Amino acid sequence: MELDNRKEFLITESAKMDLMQLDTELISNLKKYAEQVEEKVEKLQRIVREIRQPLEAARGIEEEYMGNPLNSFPLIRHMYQDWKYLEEFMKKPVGEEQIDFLKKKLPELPWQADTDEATAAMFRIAETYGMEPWEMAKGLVDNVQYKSTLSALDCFQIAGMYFKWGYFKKSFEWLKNTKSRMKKLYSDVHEVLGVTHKDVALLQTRCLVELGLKDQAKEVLLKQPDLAENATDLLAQFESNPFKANDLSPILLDYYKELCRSSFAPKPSRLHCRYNTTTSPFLILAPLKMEEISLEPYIVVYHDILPDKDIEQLKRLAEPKLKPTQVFKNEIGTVSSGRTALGVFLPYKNMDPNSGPVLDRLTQRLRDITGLKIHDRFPVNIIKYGFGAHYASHYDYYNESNSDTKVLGNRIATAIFYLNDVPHGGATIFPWVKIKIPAERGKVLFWYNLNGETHDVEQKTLHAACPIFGGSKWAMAAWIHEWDQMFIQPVYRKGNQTFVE
Ligand SMILES: O=C(O)CCC(=O)C(=O)O
Ligand SMILES: [Fe+2]
Repeated sequence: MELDNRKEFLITESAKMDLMQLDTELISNLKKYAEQVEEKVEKLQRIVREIRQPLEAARGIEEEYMGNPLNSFPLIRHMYQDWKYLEEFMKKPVGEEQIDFLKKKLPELPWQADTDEATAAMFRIAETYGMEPWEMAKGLVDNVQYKSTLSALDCFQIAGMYFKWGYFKKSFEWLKNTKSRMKKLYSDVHEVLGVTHKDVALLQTRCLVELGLKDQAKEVLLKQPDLAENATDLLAQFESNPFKANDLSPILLDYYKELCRSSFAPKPSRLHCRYNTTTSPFLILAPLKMEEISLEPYIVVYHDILPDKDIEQLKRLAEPKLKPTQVFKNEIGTVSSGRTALGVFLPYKNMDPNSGPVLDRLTQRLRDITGLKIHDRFPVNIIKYGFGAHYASHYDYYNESNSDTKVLGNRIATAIFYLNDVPHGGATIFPWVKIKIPAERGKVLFWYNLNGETHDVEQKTLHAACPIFGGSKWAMAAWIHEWDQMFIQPVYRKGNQTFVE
C-alpha cells in the first residue's frame, strides 16, 4: 500500500480515536465469541450430566442393571444414536461470525511498520531523556510521573527491538522488566498473546551470550524448567551463531540529549526583554514583546504574536491536509526518519476562500517581526509532531545548490511559530550556543541562518526539536530566502559560493 494510505496512528487525533473505537468493537466481539463458546460448553456439561446418569445408577450392580430391558434397551439406543449426534455437535464450529468479523477488521489494524515506528519512538524517548527501562515501565519520563505503566508484552516488544539493534544490555534490562510483570495468574493470557517465560529466558540467554556472560546465561537456562535439560546444547548453539545485529536506531548525539533533558534549564538570558518598535512602522503603535536570546548568531523570541483565533484557524486549515513531512535532499523531497512529523504548506490549492484574512495577518506579522521583505501569501509549513516525534539536528540553510536555491537563493532566516503548549518535550534547541526554547503557544522564534553582512552560513544555527513525550506539538515554520531581500540587503558571499551560479 502507498504511504499516503497509511493511517498516522501516532500523530493524528482522529486515527488514534479510530483505533480506540476499533479496539472497543473488537473487545465486544471477543466477548460475544466467549459467550458463544460458553453456551456450547454449558450445553455440553448438561449433556454429560444427563447421559452419565444411567451409568451412575448401575455402579456396583452392573449385572443386575443390565438384566433389566428397561436399562439395556436405553443403553443400546443411546450408544447407537446419541454419539453420532454428539460427534456432529462437537464438530460444529463456534463463534464463526465473530471470527469473520475479526478477520474483516485485521487490515484496519496497525501494521508492523506502525509498531516498529512506535517502538522506535519509545527508544528515542528513553534514550533522549535518559530513562532506565524500569523507570519507563513504571511511567516515569524526564521527571514526569504518569499513571500509566507498561505491560509485560510492551516491555517484551521493546526488548526485542533493542536486541535487534544490538543493544544487548538494555534488551536484557527490558526482559527483566518483562519477567517481573508476568504474573502467574495471567500466564495463560501471556501464552495466547505470544510471550512465555520460555521466550523471555531464551532472549535473555542470547543477550548474555552476546555480552560474553556465559555463566549467567547458563544459569538463566537452568532456572527455566522447559529449557534446563537442553541448557548445554542451547548455549553451544547460541555461541556458535552470534547474532547479527542491524543497528537502525535513531542517532541521538550527546549534546542533543543533554539539552533536551529537564536537567538542562534554558539559561536565563543575560540579554534582555524589550518592546520592539523598530523593525516595522506599525510597531511604533503596537510594539512586540521581544526577548533577545543570542546575538551571534542572532536569535530572538517574540511573545503573544498571533491571536488565539488565528492560531486555531491556521491549525484547522492544516489538519485535513497533513502528510508525512519531507526533508529536502538532492532536489527531491524525501520522507526521513530525521524528522518524524506531519506537515503541510499554507496556502495550498483550493483553500477555503475565507482563509484570506488570516493568511494576510500572518504575512504582516512576519514582516513586523523580521523587518524583511515578505511577499503576499508567503508560504509557511505547519508541522504536527506526535508522540516520540522529533527533528534531528540540522541547518535550515542549504549547503548545496538545489531547485529551491536556484530560484530563491539560500534561506536567510527562519521563524518558528509555536501553535500550542506542548505538555512534555518538544523544545527547540541550539546545541552550539546551548540554547533551549520551550514550545509555548503564541511564541515565535526567529533567527538568521546567514551572517547579516557577508551572507556566509552561520554554523552555530544548528538546531533540533526534542522528542515529544506528552501530547503533541504544533509548529509553523517560515523560511525566508535571500533573493527576496535583494533590494534591502546587500549580498556579499565570501568563501561560500557553492550555489551562486
Ligand atoms: O519544531 C521545531 O522546534 C523546529 C522546526 C525546524 O527546525 C524546522 O522545521 O526547520
Ligand atoms: Fe529547522
